[in-house]
Amino acid sequence: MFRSDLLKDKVIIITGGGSGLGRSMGERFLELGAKLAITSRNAEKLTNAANEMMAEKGGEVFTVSCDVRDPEAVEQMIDSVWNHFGTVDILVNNAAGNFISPTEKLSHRAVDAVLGIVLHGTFYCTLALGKKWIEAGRGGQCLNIVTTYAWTGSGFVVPSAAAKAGVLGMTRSLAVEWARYGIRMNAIAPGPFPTQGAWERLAPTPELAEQALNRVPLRRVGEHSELANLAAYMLADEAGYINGECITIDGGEWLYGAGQFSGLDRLPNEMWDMLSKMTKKSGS
Ligand SMILES: CCCCCCCCC/C=C/C(=O)SCCNC(=O)CCNC(=O)[C@H](O)C(C)(C)COP(=O)(O)OP(=O)(O)OC[C@H]1O[C@@H](n2cnc3c(N)ncnc32)[C@H](O)[C@@H]1OP(=O)(O)O
Ligand SMILES: NC(=O)C1=CN([C@@H]2O[C@H](COP(=O)(O)OP(=O)(O)OC[C@H]3O[C@@H](n4cnc5c(N)ncnc54)[C@H](OP(=O)(O)O)[C@@H]3O)[C@@H](O)[C@H]2O)C=CC1
Repeated sequence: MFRSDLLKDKVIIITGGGSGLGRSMGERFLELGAKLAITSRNAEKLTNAANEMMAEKGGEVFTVSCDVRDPEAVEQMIDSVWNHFGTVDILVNNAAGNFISPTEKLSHRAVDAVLGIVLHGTFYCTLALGKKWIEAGRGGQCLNIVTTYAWTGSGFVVPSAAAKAGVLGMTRSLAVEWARYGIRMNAIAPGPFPTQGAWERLAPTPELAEQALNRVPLRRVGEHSELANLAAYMLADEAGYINGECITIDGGEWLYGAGQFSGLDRLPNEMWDMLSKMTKKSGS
């Protein structure tokens, strides 16, 4: 789909890059010539992932364990990647925490856990690297993984909805403010892409997983490669005029929820024949 040198020698940090969508994006970036740094809390998971990724795809994957909720740890993580590679070109803010719950059952610690990872963590990583880019007099790019309820909101995942909305606001705001430094800021809003982390916490029963699928007009979940290719395109120099944008990749899911008549896609054809007789004026 792309030239094999699309991301050649770009140094890319992926938060949460040792599992799920972060790992899938990283594998694709390696195929396209990038040098990776993956970071998350679990050092052993990162090392295992990096070894497997290098064995399968070649290239270099540097690991640094870091809890993105800790601003000092984030600054150290950014410094250590910068020192290792001599620079950093791109940050993919992908780390997240989430779970379904009635909001009134949440403790303030549960709220903080999600806001801390998604909103504060994304902000800390962006700020620490942005300062270095500006000080070094060079540009850079951030790609922030949000989701469509960043603008629709959603019950039962309210800390995540609030945090993703905040990340989208930061993305659009900094796209304007930091453009003068040559820093691009964009976002991707995925719909359902099966990962262990998301499914365990958001669709822990087969019924809930089926409900998620039924909301997608294309009647399927996303393939990791589809998201990874979109991310690769957005990070490429050839996409250099895209700034402040959030691209949705959800099979039409969020618009399905927005249209009052979307549920009629379940009606069998015979029912449409009957309805058509009822709704057409006689004689027409
Ligand atoms: C459908 C298909 C998709 C369809 C797609 C739909 C779009 C979805 C978009 C977004 C998707 C994602 O983000 S998917 C990403 C999913 N991946 C992750 O979440 C990975 C990381 N998550 C985690 O590590 C944990 O889940 C998380 C709780 C967030 C953080 O862990 P910590 O160890 O820091 O925190 P803990 O000490 O365990 O918990 C902190 C507090 O939170 C409470 N807490 C923890 N889990 C809780 C729960 N389930 N319900 C209530 N409260 C909970 C605890 O009781 C604590 O409160 P006290 O008891 O009061 O102390
Ligand atoms: N899967 C889906 O259907 C959708 C996913 N998304 C978004 O995609 C992204 C990836 O999600 P997905 O791959 O599904 O889930 P995962 O659970 O696999 O990914 C979350 C990653 O974040 C890391 N992480 C969590 N907390 C922290 C922390 N405090 N500090 C640093 N790293 C942390 C985890 O690693 P560790 O535990 O080692 O810290 C993990 O690697 C998220 O932004 C999510 O909101 C959006 C829409 C739909």
